[in-house]
Order: sequence, then C-alpha cells, then structure tokens
Amino acid sequence: MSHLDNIPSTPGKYKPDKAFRFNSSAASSSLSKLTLYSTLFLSVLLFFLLLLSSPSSPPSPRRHLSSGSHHTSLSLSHKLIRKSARPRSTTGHTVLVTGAAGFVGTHVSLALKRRGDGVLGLDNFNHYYDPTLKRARQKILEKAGVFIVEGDINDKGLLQQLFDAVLFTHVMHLAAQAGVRYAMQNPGSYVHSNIAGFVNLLEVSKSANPQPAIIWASSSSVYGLNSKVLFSEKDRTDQPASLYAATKKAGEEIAHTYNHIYGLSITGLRFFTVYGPWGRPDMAYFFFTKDIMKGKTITVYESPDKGSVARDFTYIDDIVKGCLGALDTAKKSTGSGGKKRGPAQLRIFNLGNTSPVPVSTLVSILEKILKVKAKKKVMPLPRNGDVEFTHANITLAMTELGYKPATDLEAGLKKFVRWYFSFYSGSKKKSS
Ligand SMILES: O=C(O)[C@H]1O[C@H](OP(=O)(O)OP(=O)(O)OC[C@H]2O[C@@H](n3ccc(=O)[nH]c3=O)[C@H](O)[C@@H]2O)[C@H](O)[C@@H](O)[C@H]1O
Repeated sequence: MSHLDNIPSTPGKYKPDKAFRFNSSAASSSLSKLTLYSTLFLSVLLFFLLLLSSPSSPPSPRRHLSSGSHHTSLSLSHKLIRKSARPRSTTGHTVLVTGAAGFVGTHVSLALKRRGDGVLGLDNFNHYYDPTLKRARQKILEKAGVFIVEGDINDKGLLQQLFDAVLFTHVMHLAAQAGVRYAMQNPGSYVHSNIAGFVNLLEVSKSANPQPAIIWASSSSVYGLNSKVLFSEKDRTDQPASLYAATKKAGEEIAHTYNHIYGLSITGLRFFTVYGPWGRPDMAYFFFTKDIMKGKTITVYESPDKGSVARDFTYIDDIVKGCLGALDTAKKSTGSGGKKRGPAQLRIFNLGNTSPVPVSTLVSILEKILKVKAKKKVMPLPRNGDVEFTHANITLAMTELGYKPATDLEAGLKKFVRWYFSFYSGSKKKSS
C-alpha cells in the first residue's frame, strides 16, 4: 500500500491512522514524504485548474460599456473608443455619430473618417429591419477604423461614459425610428427614439464641457399637409400627417429649447426620401426591387383624384455632402457644463433634390434597369401617414452649406441596383 493511497481526495478531511502516531521515526519519515507528495499533488491539481479556467483566446472587446463591465474589457473598449474617435490631425473634428450602423449613419461615418475626422459610432442594432444588413455595414466601418459602441441613446449612463472618455466637438445624431407607415403599428417606438432618446442625448450634450455642436436628422415629412410648393424652411409645419412626422417636428421644437436655455449649437436637416446603396429595406424603392425580381405584385399609390403621388427622391451621396457641409459650418456651442454663456446657432435646412418624381415613374425606371416587368396594383393612397407630394426648396442649403445635389433618380437607382445584386448574391453564396 503506498502512501498515496492514504491521501484522500479532500485533503482538509485527512486523519492520520493510529500506526503513525505510535512509531515516531516511521511517522516522521512518513510525514515528510506525505508532505512532499501532498505538495506535488496540489501543484498538479492547481496547474490543471488554472489551465481549465484560462480562456483559449484573448477576450474580445465588448460592444457594451456599462458600469458592470469587466475591467479588462472596459479598458479594451475604451482603447478602441479613443482610437476610433481620434482625428488624423489636430484640425480634424471628433464626432459622435448616433445610428452609425443605419443607412445614412454608415455613409456619413465613412465620409468623415476618410477625410481624417475622428468618428465614434453608437447604434442599438434594433430589429426594425434585417439586422444582418446593419452588421454588414458595421463590418465596413470597422475596416475603415470606425468603432461602433452597441447601445441605446436612451441609456444615459452609457452616453455619459462616452462623453467622459472623449471630448466630442460634434454630435451627428442620425439614430431614429424611421418610416412613415410603421408609426401606426408601433407608435411607442417613435416616442422612445425620436423624442425621449433625443432629449437624453441633448441632456448629456448640454452638460458636457465644452459642449459639442449638434447636427441631427429631421425630415421632409414635417411639411405634412402643407400644399404650398416648393417646400421652404419658412413654411408652416404644424400639420403633420403621421406620428413619425409629429415626432420629428417635436424634435425641432426640442432643439429650439435646448438652444435657448443651454446655448447648444443645433442644426436640423430635413432629409427628402433618401435612397441608394446600403439603403433601408422598408423603403419603397428597395422592396419594389425585391418584389419585382420575385414576381410579386407591388402596390403603387395614387392620389384620390387619380393623380400621381410623387417624392423628391434624394441620392445618398448628395445627402452626405449636405451633412458634412452642415457640420463644417456649425458654430461652436456657447454654453458649458449646463450653463448658457451667450446666444448660439440654431439652423434648419431642407436637403432634397428639387426634382419630384411620381412613384409610377420610379417603378418604370426600376423595370428598365432590372429588365423585368413589374406586376402592379394601383390603389388610392391609404390614410397611413403618407403625403401626396414632396418638393424641396434648397436655396438656403445651397447658400449656407454649399449643398448641390448632383444625382438624378435613374443614375442613383442604377447604383442602388448594382449594390443590391452584389450584396444579396454575396450573402447567398456565404450561406450556401
Ligand atoms: O422624406 C422623409 O422624410 C421620409 O422619407 C421616407 O418616407 P417616404 O417618402 O414615405 O418613402 P417610402 O416609404 O420609400 O415611399 C416612397 C413613395 O412610395 C409610395 N409607396 C410606398 C409603399 C407602397 O407600397 N407603395 C407606394 O406607392 C409612398 O406613398 C411614397 O410616395 C422615409 O422612409 C422616412 O423615414 C422619411 O425619412
């Protein structure tokens, strides 16, 4: 019987047997051997335990920043955050882009990063539309050196941590619950993102020292039932036709308040039906393309008097130029740490194409590009929040931002369709 047989698996419960106690020399030599073997055994045990508990690969950075985060992952995230937000030169801006994995957010983030600004993204990757598209956009941004923190603009603690980690010169606020018709299905999501989330962001921004300048996405939908064309920034916007429009209009009023009380410099951009590569699948041009290719019938709205419903469709690259123009001409906020120190800039601009196209023409262009005849069902515009017509007057944006749209609908749709096929054939190849 070896000594090892006397060592139980739970060392704390080991009791020496009587034979050892009466033979002192045998006992002492046995004891020293026992100590040696115990130490050896424990060392081996400890080695294996350590081996099992240690990760096989280094910890991946967490997308969430929260007070409960593990120290290592938190500092890793902080490193990524600072690196992403650092401009290439001292003249570059440091921009927080909310909704960075969204359609406009991705394009704007890339453009800012490419020209040398520091960009930190924030996005909650919600499931309003296929999140795999958002993840694909995130990959492109990561390759370009833009890190996206995964979180919600309603999370004040998270925003505070980001503002503590980085001194943002600008916030490009593009996170929103978009879509006009979906507001009838899920009204709460519009209040949550477009009102509560916006207020939360402004609260943290106004307390920052120095305060950043804010540029944010309003919408052409604020013109609502306005029948005067072209739509000018001076026109009335108190007749929204959808809850979406009402929340964007509320955003404009909220912006006024924060500018007035806290000296935040705020620029609102009224986007007119933005389309293009990496676009939103809930928009008509996108799902028309998908349905036409599948041979599914599409519904084309017409006005109650059988006239055409039209939109001032605006290509994404033009919108990006407008966003950068707004950022570059934004003056500094005047307040700091929640106190106003003087009057601050408050602006609102239309970013449209000044060339409305009937939805029926949009369909004809798609048929031509896709070389497929659409199956159409024409029906009167339902009362679902849609307006009959949009047409932007862009004089103000041209003068003050140097904005000059350059892409007509056919050229823009060609680029969209090219992207659509390369993206979706790529996804199919990957999944098969
Ligand atoms: O400028 C904006 O502020 C908004 O632009 C976009 O809204 P809209 O201009 O309504 O775009 P979109 O849905 O593509 O419908 C296009 C046209 O197709 C018609 N339409 C639509 C669906 C359908 O089945 N049939 C149809 O004819 C429909 O009647 C419409 O005439 C953004 O989604 C919104 O988030 C907001 O940013």
